[in-house]
Amino acid sequence: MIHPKHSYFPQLKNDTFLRAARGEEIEHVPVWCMRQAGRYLPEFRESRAGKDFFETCQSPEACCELTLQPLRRFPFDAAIIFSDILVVPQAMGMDVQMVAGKGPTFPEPLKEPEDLQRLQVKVDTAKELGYVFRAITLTRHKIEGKVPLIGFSGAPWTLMSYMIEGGGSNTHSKAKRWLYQHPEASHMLLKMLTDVIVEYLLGQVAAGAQALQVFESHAGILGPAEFKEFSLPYLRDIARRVKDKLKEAGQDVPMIVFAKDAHYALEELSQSNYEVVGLDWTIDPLSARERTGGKVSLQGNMDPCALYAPKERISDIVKKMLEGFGTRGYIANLGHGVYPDMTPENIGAFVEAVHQHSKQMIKQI
Ligand SMILES: Cc1c2[nH]c(c1CCC(=O)O)Cc1[nH]c(c(CCC(=O)O)c1C)Cc1[nH]c(c(CCC(=O)O)c1C)Cc1[nH]c(c(C)c1CCC(=O)O)C2
Repeated sequence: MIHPKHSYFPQLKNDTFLRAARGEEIEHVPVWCMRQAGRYLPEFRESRAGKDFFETCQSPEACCELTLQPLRRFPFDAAIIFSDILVVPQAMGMDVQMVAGKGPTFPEPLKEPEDLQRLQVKVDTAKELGYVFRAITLTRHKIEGKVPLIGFSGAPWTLMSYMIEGGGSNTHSKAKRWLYQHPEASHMLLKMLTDVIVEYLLGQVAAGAQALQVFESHAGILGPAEFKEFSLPYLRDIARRVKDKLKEAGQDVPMIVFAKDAHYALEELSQSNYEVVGLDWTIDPLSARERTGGKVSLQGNMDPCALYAPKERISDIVKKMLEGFGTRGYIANLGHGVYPDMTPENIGAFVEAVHQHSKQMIKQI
């Protein structure tokens, strides 16, 4: 059912991505790329030039333009709103800056459990993150129903690790120290994040997001036992609570969980209330299908570095990937984001290969 508030949005012309998420019949396998709006596009670099990253995130017009740029070049089957996972720690009162050449940086990361007192417990998402909602509504109009618009959030463990590490890290040992030394405070922080994320995702749907992806980018730094204790319950809780609330409003929005390098938890992830499980490139497509037993749709998982290959090779790799996953209940994507030094033309070759090979395969069924 269309939410009354949404009825004025332009009608969706290509719902292939939404149908694949639900395991329904499709004419071709849908494809989009994580970080499809990014520095590999000259027009992206031009729009972003000389501007602060988070100021750009706070401008609905800029987010809309950056989200639409890749769609003007390539026939992607979905768009993801330009924003960042770190707007949530900002909304909870933390200072986060994007430092050129270094990446995201927290000048005052959380060091000890008493630092949790610095955080805003009850976040008014409409006030603190309203700019994301406005970006989504604007983009949903400007996309003119071409493809669905995906909203997203970072998952609690990934956000917690940034808030404690203060930026990128190889070992994540500061954040992991909390799990072993301060398990109670860790759960308290994860719970606080979960509450904000649930509100944030619901706000995105109310604003016009047609699907949601939750990024657990730092899953791989945890082992199976730690993942089961500190990540999985919160991922499940998020999907359950978002879905229950949407159901009350007569809405149903597919949700994707992308837990990078969590190959050890594939079975659990396929039973965690998400319609789609996103995969990185370390998982073999066929074995992913077997291990998830047809319970969910799958998304992924070409090694982004395969985009450095010549176009014919990209086409062969895509064909094998499609044969491994099969065409039903499948959304083609990379196993992680596009890198800044990649050639736009090769992204185009990837998209075209997915469409061409999958059309062929579906015809032969
Ligand atoms: C871990 C993480 C972050 N941000 C995000 C994640 C989860 C996904 C993942 O695992 O990569 C999520 C994210 N960040 C961005 C998007 C936009 C949508 C899209 O995928 O196109 C999404 C979905 C834009 C962005 N977020 C960022 C960029 C590049 C910087 C820029 O535009 O100036 C973009 C396009 C910056 C960013 N933001 C973050 C990092 C590590 C960086 C890179 C810093 C660097 O390389 O210098 C944190």
